[in-house]
Amino acid sequence: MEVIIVPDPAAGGELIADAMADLLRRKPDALLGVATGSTPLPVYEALAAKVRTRDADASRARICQLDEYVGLPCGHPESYRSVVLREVVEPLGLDEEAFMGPDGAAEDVAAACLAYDRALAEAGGVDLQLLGIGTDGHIGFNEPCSSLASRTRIKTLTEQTRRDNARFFDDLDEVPHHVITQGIGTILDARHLVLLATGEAKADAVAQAVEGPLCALVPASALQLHPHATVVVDEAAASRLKLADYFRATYAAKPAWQGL
Ligand SMILES: N[C@@H]1[C@@H](O)[C@H](O)[C@@H](COP(=O)(O)O)O[C@@H]1O
Repeated sequence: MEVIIVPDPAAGGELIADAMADLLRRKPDALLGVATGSTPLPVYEALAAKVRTRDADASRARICQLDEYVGLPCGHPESYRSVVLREVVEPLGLDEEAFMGPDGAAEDVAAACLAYDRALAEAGGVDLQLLGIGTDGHIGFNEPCSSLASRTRIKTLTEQTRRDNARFFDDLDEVPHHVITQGIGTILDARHLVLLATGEAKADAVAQAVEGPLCALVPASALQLHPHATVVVDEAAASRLKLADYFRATYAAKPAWQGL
C-alpha cells in the first residue's frame, strides 16, 4: 500500500485526476469506479478541468457507481445515481450510456445486486476505483463487520453513517436505512484502488485502515490485501499515522516514471 500525504484536499484531487488522465491515455475506454460524498469532489473538478483544457481525454471513459440507497424514488436528487450523473458524468461531457450503477429502486433487490456484479465483470472489470472512507472505516457502504469477501448486496446503515449523511437530506428521517453496495470482494477486484481521505474527522479511520490489523471491523483495512492500493490523505487526515514521516520520505524519493 502506498500512502501519499498531500497539503490539502485540492492537491489530492489534482494528484488523483492526473492518475485518471494517465490511465485514460493508456486505455481510453477505462472503467472508472467513482465514489460519492464530499471528499472526492476535488477529484471530479480537477478531471473535468483537464478535459476542458484538453489535458485529458475522457470521451470514451466509462463510469460506474460504488453504492446506492435503496428505496429512493427514481430521479431523487440524492440518489447516488443522480449524484454521479451530476458530479461526474455530465461535467466530463459523457452521456448516460457511459454510466452503470445498481438499481436501488428494483423490486427484487437481490437480483439487482447479482445483476450489477455480473455487469461489472462483463464490462471487463473496474480499472481504477476511487474510494472515500466513512468515519467508522466503511468503504462504499460496507459497514463494520462486513465480510471481507462480500459481493454486491443489500446492507443496513449504522446510525453513525445515517447521521453523517443526513446533511444531504432535509432531516435524518429521510436518510434510507438500506443500501446496495459493491462488496469488499467486489471492490478488491478493481485493478487499482485509490482511497482519498481529508480532514481531521477521518484521521482515526485512516490510521486504523492503514496501520491497524486487517479486520472486518474496519472495512477499509481490506485495502491491505490489494496489490495496488494508493491512499491519499491531507495533513489533517494523516495526523494519527505513526509512519507519516516514512510515508513522506518514500513519496519524496519516488521515481517520477512510476506514477500512482
Ligand atoms: N457511501 C459513501 C462512501 O462511499 C463515502 O466514502 C462516505 C464518506 O463521505 P464523505 O466523503 O462525504 O465524508 O460517505 C458515504 O457513506
